[in-house]
Amino acid sequence: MNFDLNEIRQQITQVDRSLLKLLSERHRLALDVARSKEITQKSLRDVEREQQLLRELVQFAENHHYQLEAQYITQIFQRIIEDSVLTQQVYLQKKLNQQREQNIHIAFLGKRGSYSHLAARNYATRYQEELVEISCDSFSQVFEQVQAGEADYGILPLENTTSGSINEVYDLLQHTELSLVGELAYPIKHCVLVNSQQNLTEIDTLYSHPQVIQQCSNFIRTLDRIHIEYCESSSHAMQLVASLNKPNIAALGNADGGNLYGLQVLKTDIANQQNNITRFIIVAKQPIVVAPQIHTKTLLLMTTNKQQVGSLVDALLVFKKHNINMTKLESRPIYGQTWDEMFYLEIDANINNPSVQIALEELRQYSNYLKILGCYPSEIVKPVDVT
Ligand SMILES: O=C(O)C(=O)C[C@]1(C(=O)O)C=C[C@@H](O)C=C1
Repeated sequence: MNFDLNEIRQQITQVDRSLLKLLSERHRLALDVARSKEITQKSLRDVEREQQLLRELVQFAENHHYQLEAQYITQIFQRIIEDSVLTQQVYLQKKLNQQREQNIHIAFLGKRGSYSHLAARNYATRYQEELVEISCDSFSQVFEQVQAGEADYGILPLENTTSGSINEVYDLLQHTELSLVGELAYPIKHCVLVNSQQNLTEIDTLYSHPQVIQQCSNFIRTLDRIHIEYCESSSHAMQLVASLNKPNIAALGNADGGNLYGLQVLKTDIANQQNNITRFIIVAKQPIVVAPQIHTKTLLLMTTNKQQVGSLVDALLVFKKHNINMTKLESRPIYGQTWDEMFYLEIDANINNPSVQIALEELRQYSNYLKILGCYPSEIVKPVDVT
């Protein structure tokens, strides 16, 4: 037995490198699968294959007395499969939409280090593009930058697992000519960020964006006599706190962003809900075509005939009749039309599918107004159930 820590660490490093090499090999095989499915048109996701694979791996580990928990094995391989599905999606989408840009200009809210900036970085990395950052002061400016052709894409938060829908973005979607071309789920991990290691009790003022304050309300309530300063974004808050450099102030933001401004983490994981995820949408001037093999979502904007009893129910029954799953229903007031409402419906459907087109035609009978805001690959890969 060898108990020399340095030597053990060297062995761990070697094992980790071997794991990386194997992961990269598997990643390459996912591309081969994508090429095969490009020809056969087979669906990217095969739930039965995934379940079989996961069960076999757990059994294999058990037979070989690897002493690894079934849940551990399942979680790791679910993450690997997620990468495989997203890799295949990117391959098919890039080919279908003939994306050739070397770099992509993405407009986002806030400065460097904002969650929107970090999500934009993720999106560019996923599509293997160089990101050119276009920082904006408001959500409407994000739309304007894309509309004006200054940015190829705009990235906007649409909903959060803790604070719900972001109404301002929904309202802006009512008036845009842009199309939704993608989505991205980004885990939000809020921290208290300060200039130097001080005590939490010394802090009397917190700077952040209203959404962040709302998402951390339980933690904030535990603080005595705290004053809140609302900022345009969490990155504005981080920059301000860094420049003011006072011991009694802190920003609520993310650790990576704080690092960019030289701030230190005083406390992590302060959000009300542990599983705090924001779903971002990506908008562009032109709609995209989504490969039929990909799990696709479509966002619709609709008003129903209020004079007709049960018109919304009738509209929704169209989806049931055509076996289309609805993933979200949101309503927002229509500006200038008291008590009238605009409905946002998100469905698991590709508008190029003829049966979906028939369903949408039928839907028109129950709506005064119907607009397709966009059809895009779902980038949220739900893990299969293996229980
Ligand atoms: O085997 C396939 O069809 C794949 O696409 C590969 C893979 C995997 O990575 O193992 C990924 C997605 C499918 O749902 C099943 C398995």
